Amino acid sequence: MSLKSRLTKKEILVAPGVFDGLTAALAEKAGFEALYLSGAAVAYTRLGRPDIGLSTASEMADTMTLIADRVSLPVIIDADTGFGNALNAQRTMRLYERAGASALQIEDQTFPKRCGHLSDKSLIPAQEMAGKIAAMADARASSDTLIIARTDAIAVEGFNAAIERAETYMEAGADVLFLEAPQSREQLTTIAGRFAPRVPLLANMVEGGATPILGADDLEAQGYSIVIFPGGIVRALAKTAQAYYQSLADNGSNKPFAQNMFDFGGLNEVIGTAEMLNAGARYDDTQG
Ligand SMILES: C[C@](O)(C(=O)O)[C@H](CC(=O)O)C(=O)O
Repeated sequence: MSLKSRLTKKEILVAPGVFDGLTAALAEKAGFEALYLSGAAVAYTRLGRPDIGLSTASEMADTMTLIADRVSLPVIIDADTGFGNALNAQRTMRLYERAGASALQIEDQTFPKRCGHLSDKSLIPAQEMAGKIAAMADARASSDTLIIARTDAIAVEGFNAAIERAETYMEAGADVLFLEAPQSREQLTTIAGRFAPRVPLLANMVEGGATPILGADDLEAQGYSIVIFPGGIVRALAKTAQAYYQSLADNGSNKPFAQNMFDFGGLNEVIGTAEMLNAGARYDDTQG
């Protein structure tokens, strides 16, 4: 089912963060209906750096291509600021759409952006952002590719200004609105009361970030259509990796950590090694 038609259902869509073929495959296996290719998760894992606008559009597109080759779920991709002005945003739209994205999320920060939950962000004028949204709508190959407009204004210009910006972005043609980093349950509820009846809304749950963590049921009851958990997988993996390396360094052996990891066969099962080898063998047979 396309992301666009999925959003016509009342049930909230839970999209976990992914950053490569493995995480995408694991999330698909867990039963999710859509994935969120997080810019933060790509910066954390590929660069080992914070989410401060260091990763490039090509790195994201490359990652998107690998994920689209591995799973068949719709993917929402983080397009950050679109990497420049309206014309850059158009290129980003075409690039990510060709790579297999079902939705692009674009935000109103200046370049280089920073994670919405860090301080000292700065914004482009609302009208410039509206122009980028319109430009992306003009550039998309399919009207099924959604534009998710994010405003980072709550932390910069205040809550009311963020609401005003979101109105402007909706009028400019955004398919989904994302007000980044509400600071309380009340703010989350006010946003939903104002927009949910008119346009699908996305909520962002960042563990330890500026927004209280609410469950999917709670957000659905408020009227949210999508909830993303973008960086959680990296926080979980990083904790395991840190413990694994420390244990190996301390012990000179993997044995003490064995109960916390897959063995060779276990991982092969997870990634479908036997199925792939069987498929390869079938094709070999047809040539014989
Ligand atoms: C949604 C987000 O843009 C992302 O890159 O996934 C980040 C999430 C994070 O830093 O964990 C954000 O700015 O909220």
